Amino acid sequence: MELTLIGREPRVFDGPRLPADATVLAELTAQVADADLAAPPVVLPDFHHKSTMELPSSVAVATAGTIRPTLTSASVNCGMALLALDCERPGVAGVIEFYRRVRERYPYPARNLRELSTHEVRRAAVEGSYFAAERFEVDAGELARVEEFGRLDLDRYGGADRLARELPSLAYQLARLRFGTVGPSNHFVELQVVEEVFDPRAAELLGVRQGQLTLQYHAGGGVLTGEIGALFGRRKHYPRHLRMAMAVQKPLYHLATARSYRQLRERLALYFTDGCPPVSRDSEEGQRLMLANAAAMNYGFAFRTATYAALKKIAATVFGGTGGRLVVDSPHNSIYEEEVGDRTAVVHRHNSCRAFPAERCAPGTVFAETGQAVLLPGTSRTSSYLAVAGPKAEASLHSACHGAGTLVADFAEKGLSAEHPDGHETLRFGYDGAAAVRVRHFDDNGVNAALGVLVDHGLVRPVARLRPLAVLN
Ligand SMILES: Nc1nc2c(ncn2[C@@H]2O[C@H](COP(=O)(O)O)[C@@H](O)[C@H]2O)c(=O)[nH]1
Ligand SMILES: [Mn+2]
Repeated sequence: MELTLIGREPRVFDGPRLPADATVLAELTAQVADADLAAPPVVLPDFHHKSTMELPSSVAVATAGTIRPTLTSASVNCGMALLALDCERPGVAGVIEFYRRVRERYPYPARNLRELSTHEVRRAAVEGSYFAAERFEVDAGELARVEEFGRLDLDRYGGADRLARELPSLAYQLARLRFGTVGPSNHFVELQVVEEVFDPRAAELLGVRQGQLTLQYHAGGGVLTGEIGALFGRRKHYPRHLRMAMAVQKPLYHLATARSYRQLRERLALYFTDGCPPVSRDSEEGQRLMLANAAAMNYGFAFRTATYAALKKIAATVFGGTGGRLVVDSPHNSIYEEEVGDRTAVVHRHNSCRAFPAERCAPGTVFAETGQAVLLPGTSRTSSYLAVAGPKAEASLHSACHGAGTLVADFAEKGLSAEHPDGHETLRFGYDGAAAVRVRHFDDNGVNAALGVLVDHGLVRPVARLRPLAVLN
């Protein structure tokens, strides 16, 4: 048997003005010390460690034969999307009305309204975005812009019937709530204008042009993704309501369905002790975990397709036009089986998005010409970028960072960034209904530094720069 030795040292994409933090690098290295790596772990710009997460952000890790849920968020399929609008730039009154309607549709705190029936939750878990497109009237052709067309095939992992037999009905009941909700803090709904186009051909293919209005949003995968994450181990982020739900769901899911004493003991050891141990991909438990992961991913895809439908409808009503077209929707917390080198590996991305080159995208789609579209947001006070996968994306396990928020803050703190000299402003809305406030923009030094690293290494090619006009967060 040929043995390939894989380096354990992370492959770090950083730069002199944005060096990856040595302490956080040491944490990452320690965390993957015993992992069956299929390639060196990848560290991207905006590398930092959030206290509620096991793994630092802006990371991709490929393992050869195990699934390691802690190498991504406990709730998979948090993601971002970009919508290209086809209307004139609205006045302030239009913007205020737009966000009033968004808050009305998706208030925060969310209503305890059942958005879906249990049958529909099952469909979302099995059919992903295809279910949501039918239910919320989105042209199925638009799903070519959603990663994996918004649906992972459950049949590879035991099928929908197995999921229906095993997942407790309480999981479906809770997942009827809050479907499509965006919410505040790092989640946002931002109106932008395309200020600069770098790659006119890619921009045209993607449906974006100079001066155009765009809408970018960041939303989680929803209740079912959190429940499934919690079923497979104890995670750092384990709020009380989830603990209460898990007290019932975990024994039903893992123990009541066990078919032998051996299986019962194995599941007790895997899912009822501290932490969240790795699971062998080729084992019965690995198959079951991949099935649950695919269902969670599908529900998350459906969730953001529902958000897309709602935002598009509101934009059409308030601004006129059709409400626009989807440019891209991609998760930044995911577990996929992908080709790495010459074998299939389990690729875990944590707060990093996939950047597949044209040849890995589905034939006949726009991404098969441009490469997968990649979003690199700055903040609501800086530009954000639309890019596509670059010629050397393989070097980063086909991954790019999902944002540059901490870099923008670091640059401002270190005096490497200052207020924008042209006096640009964003109209910022909150969920409390208070009057919006105007906030001054920074220069783009922070987000440009992140983009520069990705571009210099050939991981992405920039397509357009987007300046925020207004945001709800
Ligand atoms: N354009 C905007 N980008 C934003 C906003 N708030 C956050 N962000 C970016 O998103 C990423 C992801 O956030 P995270 O907390 O999940 O890491 C962050 O790094 C920022 O780049 C916003 O209002 N507008
Ligand atoms: Mn996210």
